Amino acid sequence: MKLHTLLNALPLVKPTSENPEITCIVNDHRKVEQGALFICIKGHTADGHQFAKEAAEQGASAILSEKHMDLPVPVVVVRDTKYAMAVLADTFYQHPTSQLHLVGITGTNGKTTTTFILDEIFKEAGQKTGLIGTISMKIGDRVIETKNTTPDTIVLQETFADMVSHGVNAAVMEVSSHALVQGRVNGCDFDVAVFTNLSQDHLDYHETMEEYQRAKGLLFTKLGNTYATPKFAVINADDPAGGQFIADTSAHVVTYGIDHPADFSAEHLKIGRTGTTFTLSSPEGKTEIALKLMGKFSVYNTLAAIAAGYVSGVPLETIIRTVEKVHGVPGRFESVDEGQDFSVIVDYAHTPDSLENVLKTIGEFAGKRVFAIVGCGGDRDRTKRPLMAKVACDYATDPIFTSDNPRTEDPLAILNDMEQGVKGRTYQVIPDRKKAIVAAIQAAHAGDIVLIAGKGHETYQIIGNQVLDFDDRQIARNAIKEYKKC
Ligand SMILES: CC(=O)N[C@H]1[C@@H](OP(=O)(O)OP(=O)(O)OC[C@H]2O[C@@H](n3ccc(=O)[nH]c3=O)[C@H](O)[C@@H]2O)O[C@H](CO)[C@@H](O)[C@@H]1O[C@H](C)C(=O)N[C@@H](C)C(=O)N[C@H](CCC(=O)O)C(=O)O
Ligand SMILES: Nc1ncnc2c1ncn2[C@@H]1O[C@H](COP(=O)(O)OP(=O)(O)OP(=O)(O)O)[C@@H](O)[C@H]1O
Ligand SMILES: N[C@H](CCC[C@H](N)C(=O)O)C(=O)O
Ligand SMILES: [Mg+2]
Repeated sequence: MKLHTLLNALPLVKPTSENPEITCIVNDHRKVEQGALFICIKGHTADGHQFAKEAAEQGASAILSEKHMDLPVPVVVVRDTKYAMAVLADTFYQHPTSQLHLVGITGTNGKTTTTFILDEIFKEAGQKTGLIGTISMKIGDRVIETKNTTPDTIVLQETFADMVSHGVNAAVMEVSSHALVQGRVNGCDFDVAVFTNLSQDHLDYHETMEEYQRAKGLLFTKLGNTYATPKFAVINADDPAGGQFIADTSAHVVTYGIDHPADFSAEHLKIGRTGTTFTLSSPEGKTEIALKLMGKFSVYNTLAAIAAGYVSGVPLETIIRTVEKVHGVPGRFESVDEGQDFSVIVDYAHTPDSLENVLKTIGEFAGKRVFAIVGCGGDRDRTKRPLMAKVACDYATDPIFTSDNPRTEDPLAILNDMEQGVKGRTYQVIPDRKKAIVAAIQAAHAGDIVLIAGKGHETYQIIGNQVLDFDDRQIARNAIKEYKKC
């Protein structure tokens, strides 16, 4: 595509005298190829403007910048390169999201789970699907690794274009609050936006809950509505933040809930050892549902997926058939079963609210002791640490505090932050995560439950800047075989 054709998408930008062919657009100078447009982004740790000269030397045909620079290639100056990047990526990849039915899911907990359920619903309805989120991206059956829950604008638009060229018609994605603030999803034409819930996390980044809520709300304020293509906001009626998002959107609002009246609601919940049953009330009446998923929080995720599937035009009968089949998501309430006489559950709970939900669910069927192995990530919200420790002590008989991904922080300092929330309570501290898992498995007896929280599907542990192989499920499996002779 010619540079001038691309720049037409930014009406206030002065055309350059040269008009080179642009072969790709990149914001990382290490990815520059011959003919690239290099976009300089001021980030949290680096300033892309510093790499503009190197990008030009490596073959970039043009530079998009927030300041004038004397370089041998055309330099296009704009006020906000992040904003321009979203517009240009959408243009370069020929507006892929306008050709997809796109559902964006935001909220503190439940995004990955809800995207998985909805993806299954679309597949059951005969659609070819795309999925973008924490675990990976998928185009049909092809799996692509990701660094972020919501990738940056260029990766996103490139992925959507890949989806379109491979015949995908329905795409579901997780939209993180970081992505919303950083404009990673500007340029995405969402048809449905879903809100799961809001509770404390990421205060290292957003600083206050008000700012965190405002960030989540951007998905709904930006959800335009036109007569020709109606947009839907699917909102959790039980979450106090839901009302604000309803007030701020111009889309059609559809609600779901358990404790408050809603368009899609659940009553008569029964939580068992192998699943959850409830009565669904929907615009089509009442239906009995039997899920293989565990707990009240799973009912919320299921209701969100049911409502989003319904407003997307999938028949309710197809939706119900799907949700009853869903087995679960990797690393979410995942059972490690080597035939031992106690339960081991690996779960991705890494916030106070998610930990409480999971431990409450376990409490519904726990027999004797509940071991909760809990740690908190380094270089992330410190204020959630004492709260998570308190939740572990409130709901588990045997809380064991350990390391999650300490990243660049001292693991003992993180544990110390956790301990501030549980003065005078009974717990163990075992900083080495493998030793903590082994200790719980050695101590567990028939009927007990061992919850290993925080890392779920992750197959690594980040200590300092090193990413080491580590999989809670594998460690647990080995420990069961070694110490319980299964
Ligand atoms: C704090 C944060 O959100 N950072 C994100 C941000 O990176 P950044 O602003 O630090 O970028 P930077 O490293 O300063 O670089 C600035 C620019 O210089 C360029 N550069 C940089 C170095 C170089 O040698 N050459 C070069 O060209 C970079 O490509 C970039 O364009 O923009 C990047 C691209 O979008 C993200 O990958 C990165 O996520 C980091 C890795 C991260 O850990 N983010 C977490 C907190 C996050 O976003 N999490 C949410 C999920 C949260 C949840 O809901 O649980 C997520 O969506 O993943
Ligand atoms: N609706 C929910 N409400 C509260 N907790 C939940 C809910 N759904 C899942 N959880 C808990 O949160 C954990 C993470 O779930 P999931 O991965 O679906 O959330 P997420 O929003 O994608 O998280 P992340 O922000 O890390 O991407 C689960 O392992 C479970 O413990
Ligand atoms: N998306 C979350 C994942 C946290 C997972 C947990 N294992 C940790 O490392 O804190 C985050 O980046 O905050
Ligand atoms: Mg997720």
